[in-house]
Amino acid sequence: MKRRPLVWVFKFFFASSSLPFVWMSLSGLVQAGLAAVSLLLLRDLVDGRGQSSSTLVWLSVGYLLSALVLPNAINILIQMFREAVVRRSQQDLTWKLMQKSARIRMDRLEDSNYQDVVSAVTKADSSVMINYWQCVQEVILSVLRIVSVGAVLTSFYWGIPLVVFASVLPELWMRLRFAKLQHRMHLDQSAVERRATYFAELLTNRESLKELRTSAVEKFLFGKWWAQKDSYDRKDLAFDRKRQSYFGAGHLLFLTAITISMYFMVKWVMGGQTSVGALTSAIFALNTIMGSMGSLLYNVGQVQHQQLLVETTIGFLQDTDVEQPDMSDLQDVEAPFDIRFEGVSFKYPDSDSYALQDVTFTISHGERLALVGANGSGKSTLIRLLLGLSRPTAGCIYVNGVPLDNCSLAKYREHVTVAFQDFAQYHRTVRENIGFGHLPSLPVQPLLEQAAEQSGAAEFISRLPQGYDQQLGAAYHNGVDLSGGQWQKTAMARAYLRPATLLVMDEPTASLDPLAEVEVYRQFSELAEGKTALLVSHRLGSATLADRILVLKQGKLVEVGNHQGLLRESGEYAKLFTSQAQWYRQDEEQGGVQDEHRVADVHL
Ligand SMILES: Nc1ncnc2c1ncn2[C@@H]1O[C@H](COP(=O)(O)OP(=O)(O)OP(=O)(O)O)[C@@H](O)[C@H]1O
Repeated sequence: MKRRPLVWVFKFFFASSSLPFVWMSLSGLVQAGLAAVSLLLLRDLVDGRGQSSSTLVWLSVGYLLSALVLPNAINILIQMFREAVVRRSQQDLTWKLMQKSARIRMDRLEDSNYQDVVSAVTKADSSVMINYWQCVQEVILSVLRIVSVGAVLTSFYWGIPLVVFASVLPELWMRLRFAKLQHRMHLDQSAVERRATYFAELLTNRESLKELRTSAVEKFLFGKWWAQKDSYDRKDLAFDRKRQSYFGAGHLLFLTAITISMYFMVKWVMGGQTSVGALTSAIFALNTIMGSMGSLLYNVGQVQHQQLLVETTIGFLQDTDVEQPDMSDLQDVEAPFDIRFEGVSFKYPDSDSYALQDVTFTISHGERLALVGANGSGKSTLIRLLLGLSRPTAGCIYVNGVPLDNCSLAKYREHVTVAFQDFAQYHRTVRENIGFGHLPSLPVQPLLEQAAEQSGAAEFISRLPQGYDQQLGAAYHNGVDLSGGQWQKTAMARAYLRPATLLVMDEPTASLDPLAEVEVYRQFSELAEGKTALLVSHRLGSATLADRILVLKQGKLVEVGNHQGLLRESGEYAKLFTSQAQWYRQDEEQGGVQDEHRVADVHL
């Protein structure tokens, strides 16, 4: 769809704050008309010798109102209307932006160029729109003022307005050109700014500060931040200097034209070719034209610049690259699911290599699968694809024989629960932290307690001062921070709350103590009964729980089988398993517990 910013912005403001928006626009028009009226009144007032005193009084009052009182009062009204428009539209725009970013495809968000756009757009609030609108309005009003005042001036001295208008053209052209350059620089600078902001966040964030302080990296990062900021400011300043020198030269031409015009006008008055009233009026007219020209030139450049920002925002809002844009053809797949990966490959947007390559396997309903492999072998990526968060670059995922792309993801996900490796820590109450797993269960206390019991979170929740209503996150008033393991148990409870038929656990025990870990796997085993479960874990002892183990290596599925079978094959799995078992064997050889099943059992 073609983006027409002016129409879009007009419709947007009209929908979100029609009355103040209309009043704001009309007030500006009235203000422009008053400038011409005041000039005519001034001329008659100055040339008014011989007129009756009551006419002079009315002329004075009229002039005072049109030149001073009304323009100032209208200015105050415009500010009030503007404030009302900004306030009402801000919420609307933020809501639209949040709605859109919640639907954009995850892969898109991985793209660094797209991140620049997102950061520019989310920073832009509705004041960008209102600035754009006001700049457009100011351009129109300046033109109206110049034309109306110019028309009055032409009636005294016809050639002067033409000279003045011609003299302004070079500066106008330069401003338009620089507005485009400014926008390009703004986008180029956005990556530098994002980096500087990142360093600033690291240096003020509680979590990162802890580590930075102990490893004394703060100074180094301060340096980095300074360098980024410095580079940003230097480029900005250099650009500004260049721009101002060009504009200055253009403006000099305009001022020269005004000075020459004044010279001739004074000469004509002295020669008796025109009246003093006309001269006075002309001086005021030139003054108004100068002011309006300045405003026109400035706002023409601003319109160009703001329009590009507004277009970026509209482009973001009209982006159709969202998760399942067309809902009409989608099928509702019914649980339970049989899932098949058929020659699935996947590459991240900024990456040259495949994170997954030609992966084929099936998960039948009721099966328990373990996914193992070294760091970076593609386990989490496979889970992203399984959940429909990313789409395969090649190959296809079938759910009950239907390509996942054709299934309604909302319906599919109703039956899926997942505990992510990089789970979220919501700075909300415990109740919400668990309840976000399944909103309908959020108000049902017994269900929350059951999930907390299953994940092992119940014990520490009972010790929190406000139990399930405890605010989490130390940055909040009365907020309590949890340990890494406690956060993980809360995330597990969130996953357990959801009544799903497909359970996905990505490294669920990374932060847990050995006893809690054993308990999680025991619970997981029980919960997975009659369901389909996919477990990603580096604790290979836990893989013995699975009916089948999938082994990934550098994005490829290299082995499939059960624990005993894969050990016999002496392949990748056996290598990983024995190297992990080595630790415990050494322990036994040094006089530890003499139990030959201990390695497999210790995690169960
Ligand atoms: N957002 C991303 N953008 C680009 N490449 C990525 C991204 N996330 C992961 N990768 C790359 O994809 C490959 C697979 O990563 P993945 O996270 O799936 O591995 P993993 O097996 O889950 O690793 P781990 O055991 O460390 O959790 C890695 O080479 C990684 O560098």
